[in-house]
Amino acid sequence: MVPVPHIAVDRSRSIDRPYLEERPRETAMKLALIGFGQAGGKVVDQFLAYDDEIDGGFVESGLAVNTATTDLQGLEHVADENRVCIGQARVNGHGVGADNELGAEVAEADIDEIQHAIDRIPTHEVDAFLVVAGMGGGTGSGGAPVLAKHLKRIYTQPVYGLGILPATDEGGIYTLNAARSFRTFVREVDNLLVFDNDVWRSAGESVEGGYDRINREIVERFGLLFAAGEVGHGDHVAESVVDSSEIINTLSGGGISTIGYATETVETDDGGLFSSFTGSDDDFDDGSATNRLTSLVRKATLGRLTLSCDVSSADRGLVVATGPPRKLNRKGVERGRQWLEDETGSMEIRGGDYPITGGDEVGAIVLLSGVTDIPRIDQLQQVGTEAKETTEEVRASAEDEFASLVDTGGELDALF
Ligand SMILES: Nc1nc2c(ncn2[C@@H]2O[C@H](COP(=O)(O)OP(=O)(O)OP(=O)(O)O)[C@@H](O)[C@H]2O)c(=O)[nH]1
Repeated sequence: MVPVPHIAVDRSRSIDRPYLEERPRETAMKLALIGFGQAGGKVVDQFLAYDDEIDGGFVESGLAVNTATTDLQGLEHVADENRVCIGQARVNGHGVGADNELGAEVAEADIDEIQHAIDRIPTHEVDAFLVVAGMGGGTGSGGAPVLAKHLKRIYTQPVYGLGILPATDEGGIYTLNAARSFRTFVREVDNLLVFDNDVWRSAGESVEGGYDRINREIVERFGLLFAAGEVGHGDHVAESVVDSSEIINTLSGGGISTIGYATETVETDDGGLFSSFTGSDDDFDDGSATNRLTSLVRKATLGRLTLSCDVSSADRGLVVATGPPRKLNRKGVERGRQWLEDETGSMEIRGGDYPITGGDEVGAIVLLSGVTDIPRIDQLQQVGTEAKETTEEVRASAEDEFASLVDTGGELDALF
């Protein structure tokens, strides 16, 4: 693989100086988010709230598609006109009851209704589509791959998926649904970003309370990543800031992606009038900033990923340092990037930063793409296959038992 340039070197500044630039919010990469099914809708709802909260500007539009009207009514941030109820003729607004074949059929039948809603958003302003769904149910599990296929046919922008895997104790049908949907979804999108509910559950939490917390983890990780992607305007000074094309290139090539994230609270002196006017970095401890970033990159990579995998199987990667501009330095990002290169053996590791003023946390986001050694997916497929066989056996024996139940040995005739 040809090595890809990562951080453009800005010769006008010393490599050891912190970055002082701020960037206007309208430069972020713009996504059209489409949540399919209940989990998909709720996560998109949270993305919208998070985008507002961090002033990220990465959401161009957020849509929710579902077969259940109550799920759509429960959303808070998705605009009413962006809530699309499909399958009315088949399921009359009641959901598809974890039948993902029906979910796929209904999505295909009503794809025009979804397209009408998409027609109302300014798709020419969109850098990519992100289709979000829980893989274990029926509506999102079946519908998301159908929508991804449709979008890829119509638009030139990349179509990404964000697939949420069910927890292992949800049962056979959810696992089987997820295994089948996963296979299909990964084939239809330009890249499948994965979040595994199983790894993120906490004991003793209610399901709903648990999802609220988990959804927050999801939007923080994926939201920060997309918010970091600045759309280059040529003359922009902050060359060290992650460019949206770096995210797109890391994701392009397809396959499966996972994200790691680690943060550390720092003491900030940002906003000090003197230092911001003079650009003085007297108080900036370059060595400790470098060490902090390098260790955060390690923690993010070796800690809890959205989908556990063998890191060395990653084909491409991206390191993004986030936090107060004065706490970020290029050397730290570069060291972290080099460490990830060694860890993955990949020559295609990009890096950059996402300065966020006002906060007191420095963080590292690590995107690993094209990962192939994922024991969880092997397990999902194996359990899914077993569940399919068991379901077929149970169905066959239930049919036999029912036949013998109503069989009276010719003594009684049916009425007609
Ligand atoms: N992270 C997260 N996962 C969820 C949430 N709600 C449901 N899930 C997961 O998503 C899977 C699918 O559930 P839903 O999204 O409710 O299903 P659906 O797509 O609406 O399909 P039907 O209800 O069968 O019509 C579940 O098995 C859970 O693993 C949520 O709020 N957050």
